[in-house]
Amino acid sequence: MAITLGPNQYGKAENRLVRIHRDTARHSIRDLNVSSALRGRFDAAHVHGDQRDVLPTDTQKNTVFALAKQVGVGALEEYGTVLADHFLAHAPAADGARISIEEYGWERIPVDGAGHDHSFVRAGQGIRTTVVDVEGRGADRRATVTSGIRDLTLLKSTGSEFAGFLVDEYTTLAETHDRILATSLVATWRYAHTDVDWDKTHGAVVALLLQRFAEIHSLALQQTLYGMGTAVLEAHDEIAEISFSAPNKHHFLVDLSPFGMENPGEVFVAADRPYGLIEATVTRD
Ligand SMILES: O=c1[nH]c(=O)c2[nH]c(=O)[nH]c2[nH]1
Repeated sequence: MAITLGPNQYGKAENRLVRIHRDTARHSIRDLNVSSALRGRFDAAHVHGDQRDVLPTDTQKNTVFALAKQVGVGALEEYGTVLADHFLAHAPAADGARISIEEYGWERIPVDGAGHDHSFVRAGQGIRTTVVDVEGRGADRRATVTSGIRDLTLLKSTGSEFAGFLVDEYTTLAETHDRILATSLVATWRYAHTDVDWDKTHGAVVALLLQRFAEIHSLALQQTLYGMGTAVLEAHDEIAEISFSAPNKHHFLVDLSPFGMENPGEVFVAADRPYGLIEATVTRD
């Protein structure tokens, strides 16, 4: 049986880039974690240790910072596309480039009712993500953009049930028609094309996810995710599919009867692990 090199890619992972835009006294800040990966005809490097086609990961790191200065950082998806196209232009052996970016948001510190010009506090509503993947060049160039959010921690204190489930000899779970539903959501959505107002769409999708989480009377986390995904696809033609990974962050009612107290859904212990992990993709036919 012949041995051959399988799929491979290489790049610099987790470049922590902080870009301050300071054209005026009112600064703005972008705080990113940028990873690059090139794939293509890099057999010689693997098989023979021949580096002539290899654009070093150190150069890729430098490029992340240099282009942040030269072109600035606009929408994550735009900046990712600039990087991917740059690497394909400069590494002839690469057939594809993948740029993964996370953004840690900052908000202006309110002082006397207005946001301060250059002092910020870390934003709490999840981490914005994108993966820009460019395959090919020229007429064969194909860009795929998948954006999302992670660590979006959500909780509803009622409006959630879990009952009617399959029971076998190991089932101990009691049915409930009133429980806490909580998750730390990861959502990623793939765009059908790249003619998109990235920041506006991202904001609208996150707002819709939050709204539907709040509105849906949940019969299970699975049904809530499907409802959230359906709302996004119905409202956004530019999105082809959306995927979720949602830990079910269990909250267990504490038994206060030893202390002579009732506990009608008021005192819970937030369990750490294990947790249910519900994953689903909602797509178009
Ligand atoms: O929303 C839920 N989905 C499940 O599949 C499940 N399983 C479980 O024990 N609790 C829950 N909750």
